[in-house]
Amino acid sequence: MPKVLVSDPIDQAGIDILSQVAQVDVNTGLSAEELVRIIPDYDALMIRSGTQVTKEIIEAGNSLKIIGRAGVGVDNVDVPAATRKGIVVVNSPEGNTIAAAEHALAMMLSMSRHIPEANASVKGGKWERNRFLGVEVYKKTLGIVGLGKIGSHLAAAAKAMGMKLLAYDPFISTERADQLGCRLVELKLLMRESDYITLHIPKTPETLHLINAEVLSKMKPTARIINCARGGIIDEAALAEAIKEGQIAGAALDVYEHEPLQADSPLRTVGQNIVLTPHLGASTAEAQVNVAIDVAEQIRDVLLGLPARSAVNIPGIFPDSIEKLKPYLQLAETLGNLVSQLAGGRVDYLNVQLQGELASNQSQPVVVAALKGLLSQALRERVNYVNASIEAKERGIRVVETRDASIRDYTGSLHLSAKGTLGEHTVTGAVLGDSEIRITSVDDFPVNVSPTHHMLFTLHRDMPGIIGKIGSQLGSFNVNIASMQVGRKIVRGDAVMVLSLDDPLPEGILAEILKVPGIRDAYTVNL
Ligand SMILES: NC(=O)c1ccc[n+]([C@@H]2O[C@H](COP(=O)([O-])OP(=O)(O)OC[C@H]3O[C@@H](n4cnc5c(N)ncnc54)[C@H](O)[C@@H]3O)[C@@H](O)[C@H]2O)c1
Ligand SMILES: O=C(O)[C@H](O)COP(=O)(O)O
Repeated sequence: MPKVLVSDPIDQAGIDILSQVAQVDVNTGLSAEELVRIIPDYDALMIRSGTQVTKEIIEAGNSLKIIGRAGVGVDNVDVPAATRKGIVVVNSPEGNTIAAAEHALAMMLSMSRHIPEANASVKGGKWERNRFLGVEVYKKTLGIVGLGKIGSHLAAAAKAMGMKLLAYDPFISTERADQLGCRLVELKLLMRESDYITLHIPKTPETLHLINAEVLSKMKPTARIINCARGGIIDEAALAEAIKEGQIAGAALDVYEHEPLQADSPLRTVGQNIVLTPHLGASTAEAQVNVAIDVAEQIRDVLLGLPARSAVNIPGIFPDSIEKLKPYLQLAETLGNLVSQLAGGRVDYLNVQLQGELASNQSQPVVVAALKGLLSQALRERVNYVNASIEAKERGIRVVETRDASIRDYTGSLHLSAKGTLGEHTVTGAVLGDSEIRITSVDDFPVNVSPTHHMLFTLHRDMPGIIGKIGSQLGSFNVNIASMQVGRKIVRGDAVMVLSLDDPLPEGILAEILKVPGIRDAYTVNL
């Protein structure tokens, strides 16, 4: 049974799903050294933001297949190191969207009405009605930095409260911003005109200290800033200074450059114009169930050999299309494996053509699956959806993707052509019904066979007696034929024969088959 390590607190709903397929060890609060020591025992690691998954941990994880982040941000995972090692990194892109947006809203309102200090004051035995004069958000301008999932949800809520909306997000269209009732502007203008600024962007090298002393100096003295995205996007020392100096009215932060927030952080001494929460954006009962289920299901699927729906390091896989694509990924992998064996291993060129309805789909995951199949003879289980493209690039395999929607022999089909040491070969396949995979042509000869573990392919002259001779050759080596099919373009021209076998072909049989008059080529294939 595979083993999963859960190193941050995760809702029981996730543990229950994992327990169906794996031994689950919940072990939170581990140091980096302890993790490096125990990680070799595990096939999967499930985390939240508390565990820093460093290169050292990844390199020690020799059995690790997947790292599941029960939340959005994967900045605590060394994703390039995981990719290099072929480890899938998945997250839950939407499970805590509402929770984070509502937390930003709560921060804005509690800052505006001094809720934290007023609460502390009453609990401290006082009744200071004059001390806590607040401000309204109605008709104020909210500047949203990052109009993605959380930013968009917040926009709708803020609009309903009568706020005017500005947004800065270089990666979204004006139409999308318009739909959300936001005026898309440059960061400088947003900083200058907003009464509230809320950050909903990822932490990247570009966004590190995006909000620095210079940017803060553009804000109105009455303006307030909220960060429920990631620590480090605001320069904390500059922010503390700006509030202390009265340059801006206040801030509300949920996330910090170093978590837990350091005891000597300048933010701790700002006083009443700052509201600080300990990274609680995703901490709602609902969000924790959502993210735990979302990520546990993906870990379960990967451990069962299936693709994950929200992998951050598998190119081009989007959750909404993965279900539809799943059988085609399996087809691409099978055809990739088959064509690599026909082409003779060291392949230096692969053409992947998406045909029929498949042509309108995203091609990247299908190409990755084909490469995984293509490289599986050489790399076995070391190649997977994560590192297949890198491995192919390193081997100098030229990959070309083409589409032809006009080919409609099947609803959707896939045509692979590869050039290797045995020359150029092509295979086509289709998915019948929901998931039945068929090989529908080999070197452009039409066939209709299900791929099986052991197969024999021949190219021969279409003439009487040849099938019988192959049958008796196999019989003399005690190989049982499960099914046999011949594909030809013209009568008595060239033809291919595809045999599914119950047993692997013994050494030496291929040489005997090649001696049969009329046989031009023969290939053993193991899928
Ligand atoms: N506090 C918490 O507990 C909590 C909870 C959930 C998410 N988060 C964090 O919130 C952030 C946003 O999450 P999301 O789900 O909305 O992500 P998202 O990917 O849906 O949206 C992010 C948006 O930021 C934009 N963006 C990227 N770089 C930018 C830049 N340099 N300038 C301006 N815009 C930029 C993108 O175009 C995108 O629209 C993430 O950092 C996530 O980790 C925090
Ligand atoms: O990126 C996220 O999903 C949030 O920061 C939540 O982090 P958490 O799972 O550690 O609460």
